[in-house]
Amino acid sequence: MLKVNILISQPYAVAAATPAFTLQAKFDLKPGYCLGIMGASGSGKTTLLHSLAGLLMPASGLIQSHQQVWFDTRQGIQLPPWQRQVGIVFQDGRLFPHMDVQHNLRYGMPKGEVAISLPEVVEVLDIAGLLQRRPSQLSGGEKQRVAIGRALLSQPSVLLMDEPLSGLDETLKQQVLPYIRKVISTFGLPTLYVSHVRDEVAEIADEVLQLAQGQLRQPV
Ligand SMILES: Nc1ncnc2c1ncn2[C@@H]1O[C@H](COP(=O)(O)OP(=O)(O)OP(=O)(O)O)[C@@H](O)[C@H]1O
Repeated sequence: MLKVNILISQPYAVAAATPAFTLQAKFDLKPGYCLGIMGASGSGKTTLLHSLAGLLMPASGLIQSHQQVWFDTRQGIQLPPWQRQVGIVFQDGRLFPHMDVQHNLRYGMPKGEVAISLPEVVEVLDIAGLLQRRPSQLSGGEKQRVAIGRALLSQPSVLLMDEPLSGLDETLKQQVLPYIRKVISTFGLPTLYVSHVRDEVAEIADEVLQLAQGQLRQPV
């Protein structure tokens, strides 16, 4: 379970007269539950994900994953990114170009016993035939499946997806979508899926909220 109740206030404004960017977010994510957040460009989707991942510090509030407090202004807790078990999938995959798929998958995987194993991830994402290839030898959709696999193998307690399909054409999107659904149901992670494409979020998420004017609301 991920509990989020934060106020983000970033001094992004360039001109002194413009107010800082502010965003309020309050939601709980249960295991295996996918919350979709859609919002126009600049509405703060990436800012929200960065706050959860520990790349950006909210002004106030609480972020708690299971019993572990990641951020709490009252207690003065702010865990750095590497102490938060967050699996992030970015728009562009961000695979290491000099490593084959197998090594990309193993990157960030802890040694010893793991809850999410390499064979299971390879099977769920159907990437057994790709393990010896380099990212340059993969299609966009295959790259994203590997990127999702790599995020899972870091053994996250939460999965964050930042427009993971936006670099793909419609055909590839439709090919990758079922894998994302399968990943959420198989591994049962609380998942936050953000995108500016309404239909895409609606197809994946159990619930969709809209981010606008710094607030999360029911979509109109
Ligand atoms: N490093 C930065 N410097 C200045 N302004 C920033 C910076 N990062 C974000 N912003 C501003 O903060 C607001 C939220 O940006 P954010 O990138 O979170 O939106 P987004 O919804 O993810 O947009 P997109 O869909 O285009 O990626 C925007 O007004 C943006 O211009």
